[in-house]
Amino acid sequence: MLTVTMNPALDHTLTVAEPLRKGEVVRTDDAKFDAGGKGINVSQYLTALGVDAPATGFLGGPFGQMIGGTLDEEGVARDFVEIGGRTRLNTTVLSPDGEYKINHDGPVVEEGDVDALVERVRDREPERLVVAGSLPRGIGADAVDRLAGAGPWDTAVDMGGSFLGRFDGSYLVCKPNRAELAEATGRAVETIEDAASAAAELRERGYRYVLASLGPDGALLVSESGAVRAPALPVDVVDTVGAGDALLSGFLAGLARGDSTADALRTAVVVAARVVSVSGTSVPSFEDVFERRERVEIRSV
Ligand SMILES: Nc1ncnc2c1ncn2[C@@H]1O[C@H](COP(=O)(O)OP(=O)(O)OP(=O)(O)O)[C@@H](O)[C@H]1O
Ligand SMILES: O=P(O)(O)OC[C@@]1(O)O[C@H](CO)[C@@H](O)[C@@H]1O
Repeated sequence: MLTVTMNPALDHTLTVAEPLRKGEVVRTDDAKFDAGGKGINVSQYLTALGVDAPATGFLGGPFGQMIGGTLDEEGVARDFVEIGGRTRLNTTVLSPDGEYKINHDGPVVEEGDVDALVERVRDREPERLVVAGSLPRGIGADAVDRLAGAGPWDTAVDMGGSFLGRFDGSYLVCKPNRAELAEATGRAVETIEDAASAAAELRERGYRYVLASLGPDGALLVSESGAVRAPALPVDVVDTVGAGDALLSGFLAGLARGDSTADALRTAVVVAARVVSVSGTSVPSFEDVFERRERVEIRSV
C-alpha cells in the first residue's frame, strides 16, 4: 500500500488550561509536533498495524524536513517529491471549552511536480494507493484521477466533499464524514438514514465502498450488498484529529489481511477509538485491535 499526501502538514497541538479569551495571552508548556496530513497519518497508522505503507507526496522547507525526520524516527518508509514551496504548519488548540483547529492552505505546487509524483508512484508499483487530504494550491482534482489511472492499482480517496463527486475514474473506497457527504451529494445529512441514502448515491458515482465516518455515531459502510453501521466504542476522547484517517486505516488494514468487509469495518472502529484517545495525530498502541474488534456490533441500516 502506498499513500499520497499532496498537502502534508506539521501538526502543532497545544493544550491550554483555560478557555481562550480575546486580547489575552494564554501560556502553556504542553505542546507537541506530529507529522501530519491525511495520507501520512494513514501510513503511520498502517505501519503500526503491521501493514507496509510507505508515504509519498510533496514536501518542502523546514516543516517538510521535520516531517521527514519524524517519519524516519517512527520507521515509516517515505519517498516524497521535494518542492520549492514550504510545507505548512497546522495548529490545534485543546482548551477546556473544546477543540480549535486552524489549517493553512499550504504551498503552491507546479504541474511539473505532479508529473514527478506520478512517476514516483509508477516506479513503486503499489498494489493499492491511498490519496488523502486537501490539494495544495495549483493542483486540481484531475491530478487524483491521473494518480489513480497511472497503473493497475486500486485507489482509496479521502478528500473534501466537493471533490468526491467529481472524479472520472472508479475508486475502491472513499471516506466522507457527514459534512462531506452533504457537500458531495447536495443532500441534507442529519440522521443515520440520511447518511446511508447520501452514501448510496455517492457510491453510484464510481466507488466500490463508501465508508462514512459519523463521529460519536460510529461509521457506516455502503457496498453492493447494502448499508451496515457500526456504533462507536465508548472511550474518553482527548481530540478527534486524525480520527477519520484512523477509521480508513483500520478498514484498509482489514482488507489487506483478507478479512470480510464487516470485520474490516469493526477493525476500523477499534482503531479510530484508540486514536481519539490520544492527542494530535500521534500513534497510540494498537495492541489487540484485531482481537478487540469482536466488541463492535454491526447493525443493518
Ligand atoms: N466521540 C467519539 N467517541 C468514540 N469514537 C469516536 C468519537 N468521535 C469519532 N470517533 C470515531 O472516529 C471515527 C472518525 O471520526 P469522525 O467522523 O469525527 O471523522 P472525520 O470527521 O473524518 O475526522 P477528521 O477529519 O478529523 O480525521 C468515527 O467513525 C468513530 O468511529
Ligand atoms: O487540510 P487537510 O489536508 O484537509 O487536513 C489536514 C489535517 O487536518 O488532516 C489531518 C487529520 O485528519 C491532520 O494531520 C492535518 O492537520
